[in-house]
Amino acid sequence: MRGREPFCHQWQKGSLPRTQWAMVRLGCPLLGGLIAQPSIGVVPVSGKSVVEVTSPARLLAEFPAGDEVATRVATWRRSIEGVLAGRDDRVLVVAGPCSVHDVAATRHYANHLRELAAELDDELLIVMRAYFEKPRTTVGWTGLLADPALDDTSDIETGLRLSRRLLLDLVELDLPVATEWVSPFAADYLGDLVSYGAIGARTVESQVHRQLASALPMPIGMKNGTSGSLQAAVDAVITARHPHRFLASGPDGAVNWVRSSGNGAAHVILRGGKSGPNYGITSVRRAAAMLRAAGLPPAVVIDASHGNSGKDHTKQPKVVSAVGAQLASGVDAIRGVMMESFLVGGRQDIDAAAPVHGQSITDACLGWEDTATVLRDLAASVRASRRTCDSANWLQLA
Ligand SMILES: O=C[C@H](O)[C@H](O)COP(=O)(O)O
Ligand SMILES: C=C(OP(=O)(O)O)C(=O)O
Repeated sequence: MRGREPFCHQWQKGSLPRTQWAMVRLGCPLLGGLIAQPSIGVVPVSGKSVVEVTSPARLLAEFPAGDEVATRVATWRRSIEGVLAGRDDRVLVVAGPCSVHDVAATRHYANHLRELAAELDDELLIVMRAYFEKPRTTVGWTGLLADPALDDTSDIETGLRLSRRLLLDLVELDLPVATEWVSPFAADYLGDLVSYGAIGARTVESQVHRQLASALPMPIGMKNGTSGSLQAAVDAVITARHPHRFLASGPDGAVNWVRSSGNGAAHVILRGGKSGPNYGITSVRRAAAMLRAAGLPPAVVIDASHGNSGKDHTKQPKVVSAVGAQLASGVDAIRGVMMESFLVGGRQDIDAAAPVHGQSITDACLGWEDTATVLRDLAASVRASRRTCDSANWLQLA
């Protein structure tokens, strides 16, 4: 990564407080052991620098959401809830780049998606994936919000403004937006413009994220864990649907004691994992049975990327087509699909010498043409599922 300082460096005498230096030198088994990591050099036990950030209230005043925007977002949230609950027989589609790193390319993609969303509106409720924060397995670029210049300069003031401005543009373009909530503070800056949220596979067991979801005003999908554990997602849905009391920041940035009402539209997202994919009929039936046993609606969204495609973007069409086949055969538990898709298929490195416009710098994405084909085929499966449902009703009446 350009301009990145080495994460670990060898401490020199004089660069540590005197007591810590003495412990390193003497090999103190407790603190010295924590400080000294022979294979990667010596790192401090802890430490931080603090920079005050603009408050959510100030950012919202700078980029206000007018009544028209607020009404659109509220309507989309209700529509998504309707699809998840089965009141609307369309299928939810969350599609877009793995991460937003280039605002112009993201707008370009959004224009294409908007047209396709209008074309397939009878069958699919298409929501654009606009992820400003990236959870990492270990370390790596953490997204536009935290590091908009992609070079570890971490200009969060710019990141916040670019993220909010882009969200407003997408809503004004008439596209509902989905995002993953990674930092529990980000929702205060952006939440009013987001129609669908996800809690990722790496944070789904976190109490903080489950409580956050219980207070968020949009439907929240809980991913199964990276190991493939479905129980983690089911537990997260139970937790998020429940009211909680917890510490959280408020619009002015102060810490508040919050009482949440519970998120009645929390649901499970099957994303596969180390134990393999989980988009097939057996996995979907198993998930539906687990949800029923827990007293929850047997409804799931399937992520075609991540563990369900082994992060190989060329496998996403196969996953969506398998979902389409299940829908056409009358499987009722699948209410939505997620795809990682951008203008150009595949991925590139964050510091590519000749960056490709519209290609992901995080996970590989399906290119635009393939995305459009996959979604038109999915819409055809939704039409087929309606015919299956009609014939079943006739048979019952006969
Ligand atoms: O969707 C994105 C990635 O899968 C997620 O951020 C984890 O990425 P990493 O394993 O490369 O850190
Ligand atoms: C990180 C993501 O997914 P998961 O949590 O399933 O790995 C993502 O969708 O960007």
